[in-house]
Amino acid sequence: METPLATALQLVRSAIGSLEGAAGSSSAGALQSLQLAAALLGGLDPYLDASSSRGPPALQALIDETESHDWAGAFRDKKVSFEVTSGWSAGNYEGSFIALVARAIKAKRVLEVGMFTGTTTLCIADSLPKDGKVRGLIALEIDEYFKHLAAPFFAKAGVADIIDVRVGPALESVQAMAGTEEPFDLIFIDADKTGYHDYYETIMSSGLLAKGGVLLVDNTLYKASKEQLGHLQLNADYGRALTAFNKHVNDDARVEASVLPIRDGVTWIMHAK
Ligand SMILES: C[S@@+](CC[C@H](N)C(=O)[O-])C[C@H]1O[C@@H](n2cnc3c(N)ncnc32)[C@H](O)[C@@H]1O
Repeated sequence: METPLATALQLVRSAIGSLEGAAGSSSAGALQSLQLAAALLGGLDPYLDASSSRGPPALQALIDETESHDWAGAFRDKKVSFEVTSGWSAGNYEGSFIALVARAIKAKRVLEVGMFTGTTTLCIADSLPKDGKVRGLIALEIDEYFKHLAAPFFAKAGVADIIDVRVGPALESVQAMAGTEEPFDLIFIDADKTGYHDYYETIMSSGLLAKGGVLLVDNTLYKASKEQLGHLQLNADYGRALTAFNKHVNDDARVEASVLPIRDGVTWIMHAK
């Protein structure tokens, strides 16, 4: 998992490694403090995950498949466009949070930008009302491979009929929706980070986010690294894009927003009152 906590844990473990090699009683106290900090940092995400609702059984099967899949082989065989890791999945904790948001606002129409293996897609779809009224989730994804991988798990969870996976560059799909699709109650942006600005602007300027709707944006802490900590970021372009994106949203009088420290950061955005 690549989160601010994981990055801090890596730093603390590295300091522990240095101190373990050093002799002397003054380093013993520092070492013990760092070991406690490492236990705290290392235990938090698994605890949050274990303490949050688990979703339908098919979700755990999909999470297991995501974790054990041969991603290196899929990339080598050119089945996926990126060097994927299982950490790309928002996982159970964040997925269950987003599903609860959908339930709390009684979302009927949902858009996800960047689906990957569909763990969050499945969580949200499972939370949509089953009262026979129009409901559904459109998930945008550039790689067809993920659509095929997710399909049996969506079917097992009984939500395949309400999930519409659209394969292709997500910005083109979002632009095509502007003016043709009804507004969405919940939108989750989680695709290429350098594209966030354009996804956001297209959505906000086209009325795709319903009045009272919620726009959630993932990875907005991006390892909690400001630009000066760029060497800790896996992708400096993503770090710069997300720093600029956060400022853009914060300066935007059309919306109110709050950055939540869930995993790698989730920004909650709504139209201004
Ligand atoms: C971080 S993963 C999404 C994780 C997923 N939302 C979840 O909650 O588990 C990002 C996904 O966006 C997809 N993606 C990247 N660039 C894209 C683009 N331009 N258009 C559509 N999908 C894209 C990637 O293939 C990847 O599957």
